[in-house]
Amino acid sequence: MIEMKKVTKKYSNGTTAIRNLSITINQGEFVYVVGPSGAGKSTFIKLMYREEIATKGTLNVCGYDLLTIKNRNVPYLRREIGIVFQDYKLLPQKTVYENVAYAMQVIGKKPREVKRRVLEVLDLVGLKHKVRVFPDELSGGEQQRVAIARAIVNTPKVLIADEPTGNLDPENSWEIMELLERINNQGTTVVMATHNSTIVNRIRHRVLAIENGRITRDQDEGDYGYDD
Ligand SMILES: Nc1ncnc2c1ncn2[C@@H]1O[C@H](COP(=O)(O)OP(=O)(O)OP(=O)(O)O)[C@@H](O)[C@H]1O
Repeated sequence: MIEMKKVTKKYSNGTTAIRNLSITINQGEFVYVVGPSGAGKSTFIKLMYREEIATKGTLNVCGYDLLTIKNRNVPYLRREIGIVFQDYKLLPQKTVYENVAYAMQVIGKKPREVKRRVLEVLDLVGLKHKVRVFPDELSGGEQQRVAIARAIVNTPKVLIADEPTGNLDPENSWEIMELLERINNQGTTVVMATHNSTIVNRIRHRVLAIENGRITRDQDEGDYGYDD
């Protein structure tokens, strides 16, 4: 599903963010990516959806070889991957409904299918009653739930979340985690970068620790005592 072999990413300014990293993530897994600031977590995640391109090594994501993939096929790769950011990145001029619908409209889905599916995912995230509201009228937790609805509306195989609870208080963070758990239980692979050791220690999943561009720990569910 996601396979990286001996991947190195060197930025044009000379910074090597990922060093000779190899990893396999299987369909249906939930994986935390942890590590100190500047360790390479975001770069690791960006390589998966080809926001950044590896300098060396091989990457295969959802059946696409990211080294040889043609530019015209990148949108198809991205359809397999939903992405959630710390700062939500909703479109401020669009309503909740429009934010989620847009992700389907740009890939040419029929209006009737869009309406059915958008209402379905907004129901899943508990925001069906907010369809006409604009993002700045929502709390941070609600905005993140809209962002998650948008990320899953095209039923991706993988959901990537870069610090999804980074701007949220504990209560909202737990709500977001419950939602990610539910999405994972429906079969979607979840890869989540986080600094939140309380979450990592309480909701047990595989943990990849990255430091200085290398995996320093790859631990299955169990006893981590992770503390950032
Ligand atoms: N676009 C870029 N150009 C040059 N260097 C970059 C770029 N993006 C990240 N870096 C550098 O690569 C290294 C890894 O950064 P990255 O953002 O992947 O770390 P991170 O673990 O996600 O950090 P944080 O937890 O602070 O978000 C850092 O040294 C950073 O300064």
